[in-house]
Amino acid sequence: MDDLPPIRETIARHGLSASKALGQNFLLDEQLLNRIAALPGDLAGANVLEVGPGPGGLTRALLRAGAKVTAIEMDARCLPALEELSEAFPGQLTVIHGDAMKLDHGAIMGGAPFHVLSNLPYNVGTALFVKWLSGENWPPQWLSLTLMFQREVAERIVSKENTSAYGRLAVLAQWRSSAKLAMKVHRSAFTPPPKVMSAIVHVTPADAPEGVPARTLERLTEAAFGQRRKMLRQSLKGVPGACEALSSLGIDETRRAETLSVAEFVALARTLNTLR
Ligand SMILES: C[S@@+](CC[C@H](N)C(=O)[O-])C[C@H]1O[C@@H](n2cnc3c(N)ncnc32)[C@H](O)[C@@H]1O
Repeated sequence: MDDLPPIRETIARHGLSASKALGQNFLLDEQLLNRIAALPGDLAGANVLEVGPGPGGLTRALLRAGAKVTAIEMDARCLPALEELSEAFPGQLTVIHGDAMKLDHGAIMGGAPFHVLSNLPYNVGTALFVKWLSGENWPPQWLSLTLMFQREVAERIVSKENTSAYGRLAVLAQWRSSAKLAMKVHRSAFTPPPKVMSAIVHVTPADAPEGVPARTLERLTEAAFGQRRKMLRQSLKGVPGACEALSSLGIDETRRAETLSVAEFVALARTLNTLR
């Protein structure tokens, strides 16, 4: 076993006061961090991409679980603390100093399959989530996503139709993946505590439905939920063939986007594709 000091001590020794601008709220409870690192299953020998390791609380839990971790961190102040972790777990940790939004994650992971774990600021987390779930290549190179969000966003991701939380994020996360709320995390678990509660979402890829280009589905959900209070015949006006597709599927065009199940969105995208 390593003889690392508690993460709180590492933070104090490196003077890592949390930066508001970088959305930093650190997790210090090592038991909680071990539970988070266990969410994807056995990580011994597995490749893990961690985005935003900060002082390395989750990173050390992943390393202790035997993972081979590549960590992307934007804040240069955190690099010496991460370097110590690299020394404590020789050959297991690669640290990249940079903005995760601007990097090609597949290339960084050398084309090999990998799990993603991350506790990111809200805006960056959602943007990366959408990026990981988009695109025509499926199954993706990632094996699972284990991501911390503010609780309300996590609920949106796993929501079902006919609820106010249901929208683009739900359809994107569920049409060719399985998304579940894996753990609720109280705001007091963070230092400093954020204003809102958090939750961790765990996503694994599923089979992509046949004959449905991702771009068509993304375009449909953008249009439908862009005007979610409007009837589909109005909100989908700008999508050529959408009204025809609705009628050929027997979907009432006076319904609103939030009443359409993920399966209905998939059917709509498939029909639209065959009409072209
Ligand atoms: C909420 S803190 C979490 C830190 C640590 N993982 C933990 O759980 O205690 C988010 C971390 O993400 C980093 N970060 C923010 N935006 C980033 C980006 N675009 N690319 C890489 N890291 C980023 C911040 O510097 C910070 O260290």
